[in-house]
Amino acid sequence: MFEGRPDRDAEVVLVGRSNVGKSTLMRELTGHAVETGGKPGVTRQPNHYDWVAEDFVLTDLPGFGFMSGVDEAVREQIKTDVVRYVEDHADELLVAVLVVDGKSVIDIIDRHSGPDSIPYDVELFHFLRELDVPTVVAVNKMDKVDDRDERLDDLCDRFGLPTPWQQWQDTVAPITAKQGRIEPLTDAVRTHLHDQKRDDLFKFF
Ligand SMILES: Nc1nc2c(ncn2[C@@H]2O[C@H](COP(=O)(O)OP(=O)(O)OP(=O)(O)O)[C@@H](O)[C@H]2O)c(=O)[nH]1
Ligand SMILES: [Mg+2]
Repeated sequence: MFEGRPDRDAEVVLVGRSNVGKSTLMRELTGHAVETGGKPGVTRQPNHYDWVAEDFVLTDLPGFGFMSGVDEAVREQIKTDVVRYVEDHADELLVAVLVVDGKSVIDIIDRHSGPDSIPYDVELFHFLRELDVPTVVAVNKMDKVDDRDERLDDLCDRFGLPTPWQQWQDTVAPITAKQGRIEPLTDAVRTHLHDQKRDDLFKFF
């Protein structure tokens, strides 16, 4: 189980596979030094950012999927803990940001799709929506993607969203966190905060 969550009634959470850039995005959003790395599995426990005067916490969850030097049982446990975390805190979650790597996400989804299997990213997306947590897919590392529109349409297709992707600006946000180009994401998050009458939290996005 993940421990040490600050006692706050409002939360935005970053979830996704290992090495997609969650911590890099966190650093962009908070301006705080967060450990990031070339190897997957850098973040093993949630990074919580909270503010003394605010009833709000921003959380960077550990990544799931392949991690170098981490055995299968631990990986499965992290996946279970991530699912349990969003389930336990669904009422407090104003927005979930599902971070994916724009360069590899389609290949990974297709590799894990089968008659009896749903890829984690897709499963998590549907799970969050079932829990009524507004969810934004942050498609990161767009600096490495050449066929931008095609890639984003493919992504919509895999997540069960009708194309073209441009009609999903509140749900699909292409970003390059490493270069600080995250405006499509902050716009989308703000839309969801506004819908929940939480414009007071715009200062964090
Ligand atoms: N090209 C490119 N690389 C990026 C971008 N964002 C992050 N990275 C790189 O991707 C690697 C992983 O970044 P992290 O932020 O540590 O990823 P993470 O999702 O927190 O990984 P875990 O903690 O293992 O779950 C690092 O080498 C980053 O520099 C981006 O927008 N473009
Ligand atoms: Mg991390």
